[in-house]
Amino acid sequence: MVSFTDGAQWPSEKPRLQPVHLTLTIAHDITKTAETDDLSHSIDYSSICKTLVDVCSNQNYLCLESLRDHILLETFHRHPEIQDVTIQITRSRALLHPASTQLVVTKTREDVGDHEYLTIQDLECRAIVGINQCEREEGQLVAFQLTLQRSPISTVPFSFRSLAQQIISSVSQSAFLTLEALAYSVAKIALEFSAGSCEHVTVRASKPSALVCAEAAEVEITRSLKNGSVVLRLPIASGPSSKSHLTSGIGISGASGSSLERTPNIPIAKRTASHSLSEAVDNIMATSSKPSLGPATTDDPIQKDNDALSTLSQLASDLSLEEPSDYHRVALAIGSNMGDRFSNVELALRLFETDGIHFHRLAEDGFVHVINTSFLYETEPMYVTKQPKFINCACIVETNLSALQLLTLLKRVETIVGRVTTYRNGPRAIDLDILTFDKEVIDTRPLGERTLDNLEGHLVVPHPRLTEREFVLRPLNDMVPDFILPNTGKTIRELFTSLLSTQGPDPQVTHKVVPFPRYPLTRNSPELDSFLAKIPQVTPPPPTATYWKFPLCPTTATRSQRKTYIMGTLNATPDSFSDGSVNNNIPAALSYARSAVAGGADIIDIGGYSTRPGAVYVPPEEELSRVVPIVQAIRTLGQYQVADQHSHLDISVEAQARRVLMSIDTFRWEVAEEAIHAGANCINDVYAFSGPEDLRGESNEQEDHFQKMRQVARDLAVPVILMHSRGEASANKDYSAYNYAADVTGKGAVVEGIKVELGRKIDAIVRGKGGLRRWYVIIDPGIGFSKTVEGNLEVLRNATSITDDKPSGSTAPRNPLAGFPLLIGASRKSFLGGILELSDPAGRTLEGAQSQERGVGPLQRRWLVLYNRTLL
Ligand SMILES: Nc1ncnc2c1ncn2[C@@H]1O[C@H](COP(=O)(O)OP(=O)(O)OP(=O)(O)O)[C@@H](O)[C@H]1O
Ligand SMILES: Nc1nc2c(c(=O)[nH]1)N=C(CO)CN2
Repeated sequence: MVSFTDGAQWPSEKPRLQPVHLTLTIAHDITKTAETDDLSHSIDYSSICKTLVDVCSNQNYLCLESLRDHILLETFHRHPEIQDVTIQITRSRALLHPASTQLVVTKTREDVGDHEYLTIQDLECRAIVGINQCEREEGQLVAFQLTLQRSPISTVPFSFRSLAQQIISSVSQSAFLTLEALAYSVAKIALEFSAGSCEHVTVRASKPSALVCAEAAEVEITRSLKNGSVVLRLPIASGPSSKSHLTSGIGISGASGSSLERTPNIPIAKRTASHSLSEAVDNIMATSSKPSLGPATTDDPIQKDNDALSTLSQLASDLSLEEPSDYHRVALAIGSNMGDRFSNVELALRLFETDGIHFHRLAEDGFVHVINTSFLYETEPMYVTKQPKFINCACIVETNLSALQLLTLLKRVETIVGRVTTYRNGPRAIDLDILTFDKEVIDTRPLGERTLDNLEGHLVVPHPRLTEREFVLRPLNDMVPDFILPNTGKTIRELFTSLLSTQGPDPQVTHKVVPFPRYPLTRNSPELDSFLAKIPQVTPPPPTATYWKFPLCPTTATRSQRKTYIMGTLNATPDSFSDGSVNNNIPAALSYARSAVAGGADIIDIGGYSTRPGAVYVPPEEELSRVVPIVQAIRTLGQYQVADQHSHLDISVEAQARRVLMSIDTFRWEVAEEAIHAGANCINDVYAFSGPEDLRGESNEQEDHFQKMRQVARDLAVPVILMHSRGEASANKDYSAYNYAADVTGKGAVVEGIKVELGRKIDAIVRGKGGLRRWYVIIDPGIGFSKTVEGNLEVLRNATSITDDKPSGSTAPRNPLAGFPLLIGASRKSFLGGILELSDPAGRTLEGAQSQERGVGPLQRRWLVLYNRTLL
């Protein structure tokens, strides 16, 4: 016990006795004693012990430094045999928060000793550190061990207490994502605190609660005032206590006093300076017209840093990068809550997909290809809640741009689309964020300055707020649920599920949405038009007419939240099965349109080529001449009529009919294109872009047809209804062999068959370069097509499962139709005629079948149900 006058755990004026642990290590040649077994040649440790006890008990000490000096003085004075000694003085219970403070010095009789080590052990406090949601929300205990190297040895008391207080105050306000950054910031504080006397500090930071199967996650860094070299050591300690291992590495066990040098130093990153994004971009522009790819052969310090940091993260998270390739896979988040949100999203995608002018000076042969898209969501604003709702989605792109080049491109695109600076998290025409970049971890912020408030002008990947944002995780989960997010070890699905589980029971705030464009085209704003005229490769996206909203959880949504959109069918054919030859002239079609909207139709489907079994071939010109005039007539309905108060027409119905959505029921791209330019807003294709049978023999022809259909839909930015059928729709045959997993009763095979067969087509349509945005696809199981009566009923009874996601935890492959809105077209079809024993199609309604309880289950619990109902 030693009496100190600088207080114990609490500061005090009065001297207080407190426990001190002393270790003396004496370098001495023991050969003679060993050979002769004569103590006179060696050191009598009992007498040294007595010296130490005397020193400790004889007087009060101001601080560790004065105790050190007395011990050295008395040891050399009373024991002339000692030439070289290392003293370790540990004051346990010295301060309120750390377990102990410690001073270690090595001195010979002659010299004064050139440096000493000052250590604070097990300084504990709470902090937000880590990337998991609960770590960010709840914070956790973190522990530090700091060892400062003071040179030369000083008699000035080192204020361990003030340094500990500064660290606690800073750490408790920090919110780093990584332990590395936290340790680095603590090192900085310590060096600044002791400026002038200490040149090096080693900080070991640990999260004792972070891992289940290990005592702690730890990193250790050594930092000096001259450079910021970072040393990573045992990034994640598993198995036996890492603490004791590390402590023995640092504690004094030898006489040289250089034990710190013995810690394994693995230089990971050398930071020469911090760089802002603009510097980095200038750098790229000034030095390279080619993207920097592959390993760090470049002299670009940012690139080196990034490479080094990603190496760091690789070690820490045990993730290995895939084989190097000449392009990157990147997930991007897109959001918009100002102007025409849908058109903004589409324009942004088109701009960064277009090689050419805006790549100028960024990368000569740069490309960005969108290869997958999520669904589209309308979301409540997060952070700043008083602003318009957002439209959010995500996409996967392939690019040969580097991450910083891509960020620069995204910023340019944001400007072109019309983003202007508002306040933080405020409204914006477009927001484009890089979510992930291959499996890399990138952070261009200087170590020690890696807070969430310090993003401007930097790049942080994975996006630092990714895991807290439902509006980002949900769309990512649409595309890559099994991707393991770097640094977390968790899949997107797991992160998403865990975020949802912390958010309380209000799934109704977000909706899946399907936008419908407005045709015929009108002009954009003059500014946008004149800008886009300079980029001839970019076709401006159409303005939005309206959008449909679907609850995310149809099984829990209330009836009012679960709006069913109604489709009326208008067959402009002489031979359609339900209304052929009734509506194939303009006056009849207009009168149908009026009555359909008055009866609640949300969309009218117009077809000029019957899919009736045995229907005759219709040439394209004939099909065009049947549908286009009708589309035009509906779009201009009442436009040139003078409102006549004596007219029997209800003007509002007239105006409604003029604005009603129209889908064009065709498998031909020429017909789709012309009908849409005339005013239709949607394509309804019973062949799902694979064309009728006569195309199927020629594989090139079928491929060309597919490409053309997809391109027209994509360029015109229209929703498409894609139906399941087999073979020639008009032959409507092949009921055979749905050889898919059925249950023991033989049921389920038809639904499974639809998933597989239509799923294959949808995948080809949505994925890959040139793919249609996922949010434009509505799927139709094709009731009455290639299915038996029992098969049709099975589809109706199990319609929900057609678009179900696989249950979480299941290892089955994902349903390729998961999450798509669903169209059910059952009315007037012959299988209903069979059930209802009605030969007149007009009486064959789904409601009729349901009311007769003929095995048609209730259809309310859907993402979407569209009754293909004739409303007349
Ligand atoms: N992964 C990233 N993707 C996009 N920007 C990033 C990323 N990491 C850092 N940044 C930086 O963030 C800064 C702010 O970006 P932006 O203006 O898009 O912020 P915000 O929209 O207010 O918030 P957020 O990006 O979190 O949605 C940019 O200057 C950019 O340099
Ligand atoms: N729902 C939603 N909220 C936000 C969004 C966003 O895209 N969607 N973007 C923000 C800033 O980037 C702030 N808040």
